[in-house]
Amino acid sequence: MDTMGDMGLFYIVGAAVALLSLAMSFSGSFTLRSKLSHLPGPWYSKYTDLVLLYQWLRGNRSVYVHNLHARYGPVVRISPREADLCDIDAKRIIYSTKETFVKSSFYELLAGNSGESVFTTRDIDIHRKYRRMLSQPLSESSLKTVEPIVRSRVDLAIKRMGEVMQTQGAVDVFKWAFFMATDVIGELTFGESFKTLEKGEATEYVLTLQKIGKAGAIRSAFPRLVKFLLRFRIPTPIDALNLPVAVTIDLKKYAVESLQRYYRLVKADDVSLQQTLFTKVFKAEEEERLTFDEIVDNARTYLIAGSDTTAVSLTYLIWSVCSHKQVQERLVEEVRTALPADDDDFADHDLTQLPYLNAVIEETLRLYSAAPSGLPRVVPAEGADLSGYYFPPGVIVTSQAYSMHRAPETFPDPYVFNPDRWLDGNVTKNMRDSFMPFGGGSRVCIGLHLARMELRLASTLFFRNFPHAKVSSKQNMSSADMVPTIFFILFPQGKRCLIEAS
Ligand code: HEM
Repeated sequence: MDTMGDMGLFYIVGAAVALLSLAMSFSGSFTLRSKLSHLPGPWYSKYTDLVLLYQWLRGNRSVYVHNLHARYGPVVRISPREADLCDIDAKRIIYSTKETFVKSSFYELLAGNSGESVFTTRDIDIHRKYRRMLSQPLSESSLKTVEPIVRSRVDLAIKRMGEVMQTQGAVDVFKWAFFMATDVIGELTFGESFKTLEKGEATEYVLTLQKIGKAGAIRSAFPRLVKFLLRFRIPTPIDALNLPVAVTIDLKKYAVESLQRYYRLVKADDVSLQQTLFTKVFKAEEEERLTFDEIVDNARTYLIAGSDTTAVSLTYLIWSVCSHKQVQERLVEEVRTALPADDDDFADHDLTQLPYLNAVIEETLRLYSAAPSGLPRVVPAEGADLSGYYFPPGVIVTSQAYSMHRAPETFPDPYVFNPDRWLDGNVTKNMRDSFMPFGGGSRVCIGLHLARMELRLASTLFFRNFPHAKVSSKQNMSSADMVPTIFFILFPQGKRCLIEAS
C-alpha cells in the first residue's frame, strides 16, 4: 500500500477508535434512577452528567455550579450521582482529617496511566505512608533551609521583569511568574533548575507543563479513550486527544532522567549534593520504603501541583493590587516602612509579620484560588447526613472554593477585592472555616507553606521594586484577558497579564 493509502487507513481506524471510545466514555452518562433525585437541582441533572461535562470542557464548571447554587441554594445536584455543597458544616465533615470521605476516581483519571502519587492515590494507607515521608521537608521549619534557593529564583524573576519593562515598556507577569514557580519547584525537586528565568523562554519541558491543565480536563472527560491511546501509543487525527498522551509521556521521561541523575549523586555521596525535597526520601528507598517509581510519580506530581498554582496566584495578586490604587499605596507603604530600601537582608519570616501584605495574599487566594473547583469525595459505606439531606453510600460530594469564598453571609460584598476583611479583628470563625484555597483535612495541600513563602517574597520584592506598577493597555491588554478559565486549575483567559513599571 502507498503512504497515502496507509495514512487514509490509519485515519479511518483512528476515527473509528475515537468514536467508539467517545461512546464508551459517555456510557454511564445517562441514568433513569438518580440516587440524588431528592436533592434540589436542574431537572436534567437527574438523568445525565453531559451538561456538567460540557461545562468542564469549556473551563466553566466552577462558575456553572456557582450559578446553580444561586438558583437552588446551598445543596445542589449537579449530576445523577454528584452534588455540590456550599455549607460550612458539610465542608468540615467532607474534608476532615479522619478521611472518612475518600477521594473519588476523578483523581485516577487526572493521573492517567501514571502511577499513584500523594495527590492521586485513593488508598488511605498508601496516602498516609506518602504523606509521612514527604511532609517533613515541606514543613514551615524545614523550608528555612531551602529559602536561599527560593529567594534567588524570586530575585532573578523580579530582575528579569524589570529588564523587560525597561526595554519593552510592559512585562507579562504571568509568563515570568510561571518561570519563577517552575524553576523553584524544579530545583527543589530535582536538585537543578530548569533555568527558564535565565533563558527567558520556556524549555520544551516547561511548554509541556503549561499544557497540563487542558490535558487533565480531556483525560478526565474521555478516560478510556486516553488510556487506550496511551497504552498503544496511537496518534490520532484529533490534536486534542493526542495532547494528554504526549504530556504524560514527556513528563514521565523528564522526571525519570532527572531523578536518575540525582540518585547517582546521592549514591556517590557527592559532597556538593544540593538538598532537595527528596534527598531523605531517596535515602529511605534503601530501607525499601519508597521505590524509585514511587519517587518519580510523586516528583512529577510536585512539578504539576507546584508550578501553575503558585504562578497563577502571584499573577492575580499583582494584577489585583495594580487595579486597586489604594490597596497598592498601603501595601507599598507597609513594605517601605518595614524594609528600608538599603536593607536587602530580610528573611521570609520578617514578611510573615506584615499584616497588610498577608491580608492581600489571603484576599487573592479567596477570589482567585488556583484550584477553585469541587474536590470530589465519595460518601462512605454508612451514608451521610449533610446539610439536612441524606446522601447514600458511593455518591460523590464536592465543595468548591469558588462558591465557599463568595458566600455573601460570610464574605460581605464577596466580589470586591478587599484585603481589609483579613485584618485582625475583622476575621470571623466562619471566614476561617469556609476558606479552602488549599483544600482541607488530611488531603490539604502539602506545598502550602512553600507556596505562601513564594507569594510573600515575590509580591514584596515586586512592589518594592515597582511601587508605581500599573496594568498595561499595550497590545490591547484588557480586563477580558484576566477572566478566569478553570480546567481544575484556574488561569487567565488571555494567558497573559501585562504590567508597566509606571
Ligand atoms: C498557591 C499555590 C497552591 C494552591 C492554590 C494549591 C492548591 C491545592 C489544593 C486545593 C489541593 C487539594 C486538592 C484536593 O483535595 O483535591 C492541593 C493538594 C496538593 N498540592 Fe497544592 N497548591 C498550591 C501549591 C502547591 C505546591 C507549591 C506544591 C508542591 C509541593 C503542591 C503540591 C500539592 C500536593 C502534592 C497535593 C496533594 C496532597 C494530598 O493529597 O495529600 N501544591 N493543592
